Amino acid sequence: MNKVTLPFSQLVLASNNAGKLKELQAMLGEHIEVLPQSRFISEEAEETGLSFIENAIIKARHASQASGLPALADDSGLAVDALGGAPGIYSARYADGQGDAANNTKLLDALKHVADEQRGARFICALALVRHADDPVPIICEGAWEGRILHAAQGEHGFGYDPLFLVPELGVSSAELPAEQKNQLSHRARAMVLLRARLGLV
Ligand SMILES: O=c1nc[nH]c2c1ncn2[C@H]1C[C@H](O)[C@@H](COP(=O)(O)OP(=O)(O)OP(=O)(O)O)O1
Ligand SMILES: [Mg+2]
Repeated sequence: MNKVTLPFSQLVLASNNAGKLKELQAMLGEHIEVLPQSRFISEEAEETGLSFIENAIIKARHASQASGLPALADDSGLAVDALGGAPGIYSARYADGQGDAANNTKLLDALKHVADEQRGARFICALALVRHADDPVPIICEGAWEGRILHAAQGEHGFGYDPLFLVPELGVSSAELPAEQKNQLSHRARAMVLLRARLGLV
């Protein structure tokens, strides 16, 4: 539906994160054919930027270069108030590349002595869409999701820091939300609403 309004019919998703790919696919799949970048490349782009936006652009260009197709990248992370916004753009690498479980353990440890009211945090998502590898005008959309860091993991859905992210209005972690509900509320969902509008998709 609505594919006619787009100048392209296929889009490469510039991510190797299975959780993200699933969410992005669910948010875009009805509008356009989305292909994971693993169809074209195995190596990851080096995320050398100092902002989510810069890293998203780097990843999108890398996937577009490898595929010859338009590419959409998502650079995202968790900014924790009590840690001055860390781990931020370094969220995936917080525990030196040991993965989600190690990242979560390190975060709980860093906040061990921090009281509830100081445990504010937000997920941030920057989406970058390039129509070709050298696109001088990438489309950038951002979204944020406010929450709090729990004292222990809760829930089995989602990925990354979801088990530690309390959604205050609902009183549950984002890993306790069914995928459909997270995909209505999340930082990624909010950025995607803006992207769909920019692309003329309903
Ligand atoms: O909805 C989310 N729920 C939980 N955790 C999340 C979410 N969104 C981002 N995150 C965390 C995961 C990772 O620690 C970092 C993203 O890092 P980021 O470099 O953007 O992604 P990545 O390296 O996992 O995959 P890729 O770069 O191939 O897209 O933030
Ligand atoms: Mg990454």
